[in-house]
Amino acid sequence: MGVLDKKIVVLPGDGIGPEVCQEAVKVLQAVAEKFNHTFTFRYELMGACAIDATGTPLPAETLEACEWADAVLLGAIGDPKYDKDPSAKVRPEQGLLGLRKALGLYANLRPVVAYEQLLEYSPLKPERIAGTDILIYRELTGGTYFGEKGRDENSAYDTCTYTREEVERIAHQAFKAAASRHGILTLVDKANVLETSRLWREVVQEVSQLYKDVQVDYLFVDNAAMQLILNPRQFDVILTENMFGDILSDEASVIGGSIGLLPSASIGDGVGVFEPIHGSFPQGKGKGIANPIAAILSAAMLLDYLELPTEAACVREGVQKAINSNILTQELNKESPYTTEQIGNFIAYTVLEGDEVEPHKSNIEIGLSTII
Ligand SMILES: NC(=O)c1ccc[n+]([C@@H]2O[C@H](COP(=O)([O-])OP(=O)(O)OC[C@H]3O[C@@H](n4cnc5c(N)ncnc54)[C@H](O)[C@@H]3O)[C@@H](O)[C@H]2O)c1
Ligand SMILES: CC(C)[C@H](C(=O)O)[C@@H](O)C(=O)O
Ligand SMILES: [Mg+2]
Repeated sequence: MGVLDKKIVVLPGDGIGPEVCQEAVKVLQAVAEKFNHTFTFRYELMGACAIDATGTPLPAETLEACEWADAVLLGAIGDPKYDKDPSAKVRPEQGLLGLRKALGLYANLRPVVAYEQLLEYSPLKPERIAGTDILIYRELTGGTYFGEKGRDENSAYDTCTYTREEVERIAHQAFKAAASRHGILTLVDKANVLETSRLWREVVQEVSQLYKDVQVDYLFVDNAAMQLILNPRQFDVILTENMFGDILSDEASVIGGSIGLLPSASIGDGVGVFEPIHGSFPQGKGKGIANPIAAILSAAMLLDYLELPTEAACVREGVQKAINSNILTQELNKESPYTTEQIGNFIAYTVLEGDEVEPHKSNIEIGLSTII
């Protein structure tokens, strides 16, 4: 164990992206120190900050750096300036979509869990959500996001296209994940209406023949949106296309109490990208209220990807300890005095010191001086 040299590109992005990324990097630095690894961090621009600096949301240098890296950590992109202007031709989101496409990141894994200690903070009834443990496999480089699109003065269109191969490759990954978990895979689609969904169903039925131990359920997306809230425990692995996965994962974040808890891993042909599922939360920028846990858990997924499972588990223990100790941001606990930075410090310090840490404010301050 120990003494690994890894190159990590950090794309902090916009809004709260830099704030949550800073805490995730701090935790990775604590991991490097504890386990004697060398992590080299290289920062690059993507999103609105990249448009401001270079005129393009995904500069060539950023993409080159990602291709050079062993893994990429991403904050979030997006700015109200563009959200408010539907006629903008250059947009921050093009950077993110361009990166996913260029690196061939076709599978986006979004785990959703209900932490026992946080049940009271979800708007849903604790008895409905307790024990929820879902892994969403969202297809990430196809569908409406990347289909032909266009408009004239009075009409517009976005087309949804999928090939058999695009469905097959993510289906295999999702079946393997289900086989290693609770053995249930739910395909979410709209096969009663959409031709692409019927292709998804056909291919998933074929692929399922190779995974006889996995039970396959089929659910229309409208019903799935309801079932997620009514009875989330029925789900193990959810497999779905790009846009349905985007929408359902934000919905599912309500189960855990906050979107600020949900990490993701984007995996495919090129280097893996690890990012929270939330956006740049512009209203939260600079206030110290952004929950850094989604970014820190994304860093844990990054460590798993680098085949460092002990290190990843150590980060998850740090997060669990913060949760157990009620060291939370205010979107969960309104009374909480803790800032984004203090939570990052506490988790980083816990990674370094293990069970020695007592959850008092003094420790959070000690964490600050030890790590920075
Ligand atoms: N992957 C990404 O980079 C990504 C993802 C989603 C949205 N976006 C972009 O982000 C911008 C804002 O979009 P939006 O407002 O629809 O979504 P958002 O996820 O940024 O915020 C929605 C709400 O979720 C909560 N929230 C989000 N992150 C949080 C955190 N870390 N801690 C606490 N609360 C948090 C806030 O209440 C916020 O109002 C847009 O420009 C959008 O395009 C980017
Ligand atoms: C910002 C946007 C392009 C992105 C998506 O829709 O994929 C985001 O919502 C996400 O979930 O990562
Ligand atoms: Mg989204």
